[in-house]
Amino acid sequence: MAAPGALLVMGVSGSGKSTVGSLLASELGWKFYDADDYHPEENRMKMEKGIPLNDQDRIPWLCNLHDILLRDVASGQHVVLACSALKKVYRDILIRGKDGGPLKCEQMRKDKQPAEVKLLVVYLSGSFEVISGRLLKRKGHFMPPELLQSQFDTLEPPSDPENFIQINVDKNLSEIIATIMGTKIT
Ligand SMILES: Nc1ncnc2c1ncn2[C@@H]1O[C@H](COP(=O)(O)OP(=O)(O)O)[C@@H](O)[C@H]1O
Ligand SMILES: O=C(O)[C@H](O)[C@@H](O)[C@H](O)[C@H](O)COP(=O)(O)O
Repeated sequence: MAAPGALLVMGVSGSGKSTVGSLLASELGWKFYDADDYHPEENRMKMEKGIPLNDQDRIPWLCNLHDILLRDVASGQHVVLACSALKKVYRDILIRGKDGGPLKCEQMRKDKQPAEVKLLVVYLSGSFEVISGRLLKRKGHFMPPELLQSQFDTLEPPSDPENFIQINVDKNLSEIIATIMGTKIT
């Protein structure tokens, strides 16, 4: 596997993206971004009210995250991003931005260089039961556990030819981090 410039830790709400992503970033000495911190206020309010986001809500948010990743990686800064990235098309936006149309990402192709981020996807998979159990115990977070079913309904797990590894969230955190660190990422 070619060394990536960025790692995406993805999965449904409560799968452990923020926890695993921040531990991994510390371990690697890479910069950490939590995509939750980049949701516009409208998106957060929608989720707080128990309404799932749709493509229109997510696409500008993902474009912004793509621009951030690309800027960092182009300057030699390696990055870990924790982001739900539930659908293949969302992961494609994180890698390539969104060409054309009104939602076009801003940064692109000043000097006609391909505006792609070399990304390794770490997919945290787990059962509804295990993950909902963790969400019900999690305190002080805006995401209501009732939205978990819609996250599973939307989820398109990564598959070939995506550059990904899959890790089951039944493992404890040290095992998860060790498994990822055992992959050729640097
Ligand atoms: N592998 C794990 N084993 C046990 N608990 C975990 C594990 N990963 C995450 N958690 C716990 O599950 C909850 C959800 O994790 P979090 O990182 O907030 O998920 P996400 O960012 O995907 O919503 C947190 O309370 C976290 O401490
Ligand atoms: O695409 C989405 O619907 C959101 O990004 C969602 O997947 C994310 O889970 C929330 O931002 C809640 O945050 P947690 O993932 O930390 O629960």
